[in-house]
Formats: sequence, C-alpha cells, structure tokens
Amino acid sequence: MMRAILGGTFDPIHWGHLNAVKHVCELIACDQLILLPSAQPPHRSYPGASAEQRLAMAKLAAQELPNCIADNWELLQPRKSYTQLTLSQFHQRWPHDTLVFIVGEDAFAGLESWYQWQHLLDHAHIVVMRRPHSHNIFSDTLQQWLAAVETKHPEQLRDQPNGYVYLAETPAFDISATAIRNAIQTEQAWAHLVPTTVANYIQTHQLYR
Ligand SMILES: Nc1ncnc2c1ncn2[C@@H]1O[C@H](COP(=O)(O)OP(=O)(O)OP(=O)(O)O)[C@@H](O)[C@H]1O
Ligand SMILES: O=C(O)c1ccc[n+]([C@@H]2O[C@H](COP(=O)([O-])O)[C@@H](O)[C@H]2O)c1
Repeated sequence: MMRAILGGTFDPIHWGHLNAVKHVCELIACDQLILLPSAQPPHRSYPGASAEQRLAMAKLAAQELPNCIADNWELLQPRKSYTQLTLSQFHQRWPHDTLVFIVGEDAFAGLESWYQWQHLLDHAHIVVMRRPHSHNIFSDTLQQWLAAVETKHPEQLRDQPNGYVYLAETPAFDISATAIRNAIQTEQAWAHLVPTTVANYIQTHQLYR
C-alpha cells in the first residue's frame, strides 16, 4: 500500500493544499492521503489557531478528498515536529507500506535546514509540488543531493519503498494561509479559498481576527 503524507502548519488548511495534493495523488496513484498538522513548527513562529483547531480543520478538509484522513501523531509528541522522526515512526507503524512525503517547492528549498535532512529518504520518498511566486533557488548542496536521488518517473516510486525525490508538475494554485489570515483581518473575501466546512469553522471560532 502506498500512503502519501502532507505535513503542514495548516493555519488554516486551504484549497491550495488540497488541489495540489489531489494532483499528486492522481499522478502517483497512492492508496491513502494523510493530512498531518505539525505541532510547534520547527522553523516558524507560533500559529494563530491552536493545535486542536488546526487538527479540527484538517479533519474537515480530509472529507473533501477520496481516501483522505487527518492524523494527530505530531500533535501528541512533546517536542517540535521533525519530519525525519515522524517518517521513522510511520515506517514502524506500517513496515510493509511505501510512504511518500509531499512538500511544496518553497518548503523543499529549505530542506537542508531540516533535522537530519540527509536521512529523510531512509523511510520515504519525497514528492515536491509547484508553488507560484516561490522564487526559491535550490542551493548547490541541495542540487547535488537531488541529482543522486531524483526520478523523473512517478511509476518508479513503486519500484522501491523509499529513496526517490520526484518533482511533480502540479498546476500552480496561488493560495497561502498567510494571505487568508491577512484577508480575514482586513475584511477582504477569503471564504472561497478554503472548503465551506473550514470557512464555517473559522467563523464559528472567530479565528485570525
Ligand atoms: N498553494 C500551494 N501550492 C502548493 N503547495 C502548497 C501550497 N500551499 C502550501 N503548500 C505546501 O503545503 C505544506 C504546508 O504548508 P503550510 O501549512 O505552511 O501553508 P502555507 O500556505 O505555506 O502557510 P503560510 O502562508 O502560513 O506560510 C508546505 O509544504 C507548503 O509548501
Ligand atoms: O523536520 C524538520 O526539521 C522540518 C523543518 C521545516 C518543516 N518541516 C515540515 O514540513 C512541513 C511543512 O512545513 P510548513 O512550516 O511549511 O508548514 C511540515 O510537516 C513541517 O513539520 C520539517
């Protein structure tokens, strides 16, 4: 079984996440998609919604995609959410499955700063999604690493359980959580950028005001 995982702060989760991962899931024909809200994010300031609220929104969003669930593993850990440790734990949980960690290209460009980044492929593949306006240049170190692990063929993710990076040509969805939070604060239109259930949750809990 192939399980794809989208980790994120999800403050809030939005159609940019959901539309892009939907394309990835079709491209790689995965069996399950796991939305994984991170606890205290390793490389950014504290989110505007609580961990429980971000998980609740991810659960609502999961209902929008086939074979999709939200997982609270990282929220249960008494530490920052380090992807390498999470993937290692998920591998123990599902030793016979193939794991695919999905990131946007802005996040991927910063991979070298991640905890034990050179071990990220020990238990998973990585698939990178396009992100508009992300003029992120991959460093020489990252490019050298990528040259050794990149595949251009998504079918190859089934040949071995881990170890490849695939740069997926997903359509660019110009939506960010920052823009949504700003739109709420400045009373611009924002509800169309998230599923209706998530918009209702944000309104009911008066988030990001
Ligand atoms: N519109 C999008 N298209 C493709 N990937 C995206 C998009 N939005 C977010 N991602 C990716 O989803 C993951 C989680 O993103 P995150 O929850 O930080 O959302 P964000 O919109 O980037 O938030 P913020 O604006 O608060 O930084 C990251 O890997 C990010 O690159
Ligand atoms: O493991 C790390 O050091 C690490 C550093 C930065 C980001 N991540 C993960 O990358 C995913 C996207 O992060 P973010 O901050 O863009 O929401 C999320 O699952 C984070 O936990 C992980």
